[in-house]
Formats: sequence, structure tokens, C-alpha cells
Amino acid sequence: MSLEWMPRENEVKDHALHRNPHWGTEAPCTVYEKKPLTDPKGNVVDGLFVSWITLNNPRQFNSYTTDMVKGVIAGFENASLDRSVVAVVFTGTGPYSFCSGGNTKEYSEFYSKRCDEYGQYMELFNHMVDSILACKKPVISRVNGMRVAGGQEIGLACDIAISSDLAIFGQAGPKHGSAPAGGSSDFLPWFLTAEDAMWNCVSCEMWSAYKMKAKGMLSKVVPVLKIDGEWVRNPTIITDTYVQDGEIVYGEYKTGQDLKDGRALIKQHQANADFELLDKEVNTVIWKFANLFPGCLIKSIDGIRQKKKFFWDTMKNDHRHWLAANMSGEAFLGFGAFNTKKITGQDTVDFIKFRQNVADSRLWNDEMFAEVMGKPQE
Ligand SMILES: CC(C)(COP(=O)(O)OP(=O)(O)OC[C@H]1O[C@@H](n2cnc3c(N)ncnc32)[C@H](O)[C@@H]1OP(=O)(O)O)[C@@H](O)C(=O)NCCC(=O)NCCSC(=O)C1=CCCCC1=O
Repeated sequence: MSLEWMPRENEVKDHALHRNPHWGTEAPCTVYEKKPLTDPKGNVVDGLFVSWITLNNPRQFNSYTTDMVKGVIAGFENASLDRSVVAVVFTGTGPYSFCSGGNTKEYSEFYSKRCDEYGQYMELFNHMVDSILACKKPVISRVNGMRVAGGQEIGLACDIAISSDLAIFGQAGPKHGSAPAGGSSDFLPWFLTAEDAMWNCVSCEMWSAYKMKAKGMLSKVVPVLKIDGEWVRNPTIITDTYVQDGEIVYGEYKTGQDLKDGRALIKQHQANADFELLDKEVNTVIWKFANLFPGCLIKSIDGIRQKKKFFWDTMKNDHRHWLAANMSGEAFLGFGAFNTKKITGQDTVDFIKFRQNVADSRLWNDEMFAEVMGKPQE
């Protein structure tokens, strides 16, 4: 006996939460695209897609503006609810940067000294991280260039990272007036040792993709410079030697003339970087996903994500209050200094003078701030 007697409703439901409200094509914007799923030979698979969410603000190293944050959230939420989507690729426009974090112009010129406004912004930022971690599709961080500050934080929220070998990774907060409280201090200790996570979070050093691969933070690193038809690995980084004079040197920066020559070569060719190998690796991962049971796959992914969420969920609400309050002090100074570097000639405050003023128990007013900021040059 069949079950046709049971009442059923068969009209397909539309679960999309957002109808293109915060996406665009003209920078600064978030671009949302559904690209057809392709097999390893490049044949299009009917009816299945990959969502691409692209941070498109290349002139400011793909830093995200407030509106772009909304676009990212909308992208992940719609991809999550789209039954035809197999996976999400999260990337940036151009050959230089995936993302350099929050937009320092907005931070300095609007949010600083407007603590509650920044508190509202942090609602959106936290929601952006949550929308990645909650997405019901696997998320690939396609690291087309530097993944710095908040860019590193939203990158770490993704499930698998495939990187250009010109990319660098690190935090900027403690130098520019913030803290890695948008995910890095919660996620990084899972990826690296606690010792490495500590130094990477506070030092504001930029570590190479090869170093991060060796430490386990990336799945794959590929060259993107193609010179005279040959793939050339990042010429500023040591990739052919593991130990030198008893020290691990693999993934470290070259020094002296070698570094200068490497930088010159990158400067000459980076604008024409070729992402063929990067996209090949991304497609290999997506094809692997496509040939797994979707339910079992996302259950497995959520099991790993939960460990990242363990610290993030414990801390995220609390983080936003400090970040909001901080906008009246160190963030005003730090982002102000970076944002006015063309006016003053210096991109940070005078940290020693600031510490001396704090040691003297000075009031945190504009007079004290003026003493530590650079001065407009003639
Ligand atoms: C280290 C850098 C990322 C790269 O340095 P470098 O290679 O020397 O390039 P620059 O000349 O500095 O940058 C090129 C142009 O891009 C502009 N730029 C870069 N980053 C940003 C940005 N984040 N916002 C706006 N504009 C940016 C830069 O001004 C240059 O423009 P120009 O007109 O001069 O050509 C270095 O650029 C750097 O340190 N950038 C700032 C990184 C940063 O401080 N990000 C914000 C950190 S805070 C954050 O992200 C947070 C997230 C959520 C939680 C709270 C929080 O604080």
C-alpha cells in the first residue's frame, strides 16, 4: 500500500533571508555570486553551484566597511539556506589582499569617540563571524593576498584555507589601537601552539604563508607568480632550506640583498599574479565536498567548528563592550595615527610618550593625546 493518501504540500519554499540588499559590483562592496559547480575536467554540473563571497575594496586592501559587513552576513546566510549550493568560497578582489580588517578610515573618522556607535558596529561584526561559523555549507578561505587583523579573524572562522604564497598573516590591533578580539585570540590557540598564538597576536609581525602552512594553519600554499611561463615561489621567503645553523628557517624572510631582490621581483610581477593553481586547489576541495553526503559532511564540519566556537561563544559578547569603550582612548589614537599617516609622516603614535603620560597619571584628554600623535608636516 502506498502513502499517497497522506496530505502533502509540494510548493517549493523560498528560504532566502536577504534579497540582494547589501551586495554590489562597484567597490567598496561585497560581491555575491553563484558560480556553477564544475568537475575536475571543467564540465559544468547541472543545477549545483558554489557561492563566492568577495570583499571588494582593493584600494584599501579589501578592508570591510560597515555596509560590506552586512553584505558578508547576507551572503553566508543566503548560501546556507540555498539547497543548490555545495560550498562557499570567501575571498578578496585583486592580487594584494584578502582583507586587512576593519576600515581604519571609518574607525578613525567616524567610530572613534563614538563608543556606542562602535558597540552597534560590533553587533554586526560578531554576526559576520557567526554567519561563517553557522553556514550550513563548507566554507573555503581562498587567501588571494594578505590576511591581516580582522581579515585574519574572519579567515580563521572558515573551515579550510588555501593560500597564495605571497599572502602574509598577522594582527595589527595592538599597534593601531585595538586587540585581536574579533576571533583571533579565540581561534588561533587551536591552530598554533599557545606560544605562537600569543606572539602572533601581540607582536603585529606578519608571518609568511609557508610559515603558517608549516605550523598547520593552512591546508595548501601555492605560487601565484608566473614569470616567462614558469611558476616562481615567493622570492622573499626561504622555501628550499629547513634548518640553517641549528635554526628552523623554512618560511622565514630572506635577508639583505636576497630580500631586496625578492621584493623587487614581486613589485614587478604581483599586479599580474595568476591564480590558476589557487583555483585548481580550491576546486579540488570543492569537488571532494561535492562527492560526499551533504548531511554527513556538514555534521562533521560542525563538530570541528564547535571547538572554535567554544572560546568564541564564551567571549564574543563580552569582547564588544571593551572594543566599544576602547574607541574613546587607544583606538582614537592608534587608528587616528594610521589614518593620518600621509599628513604627519608617521603611522603610529609615540608609544613611549604615551606610556610616560600614563605613568604620570595624566588625564586622557585631547591635550595629552596631541602630545603623542604625529604633527601635520609642512
Ligand atoms: C600591514 C598592512 C595591512 C599593509 O601594509 P603595506 O603593505 O605597507 O600597505 P599600506 O601602504 O599600509 O596600505 C595600502 C593602502 O591601503 C590602505 N589600507 C590598508 N589597510 C587598511 C584598512 N584596514 N582600512 C583602510 N585602509 C587601509 C592604506 O591606508 C594604504 O592607502 P594609501 O591611500 O596610503 O595608498 C597595513 O596597511 C596596515 O597595517 N593596515 C591597517 C590594518 C588595521 O589596523 N586594520 C584594522 C585592525 S582592527 C580590526 O580589524 C578589528 C576587527 C574586529 C574587532 C575589532 C577590530 O579592531
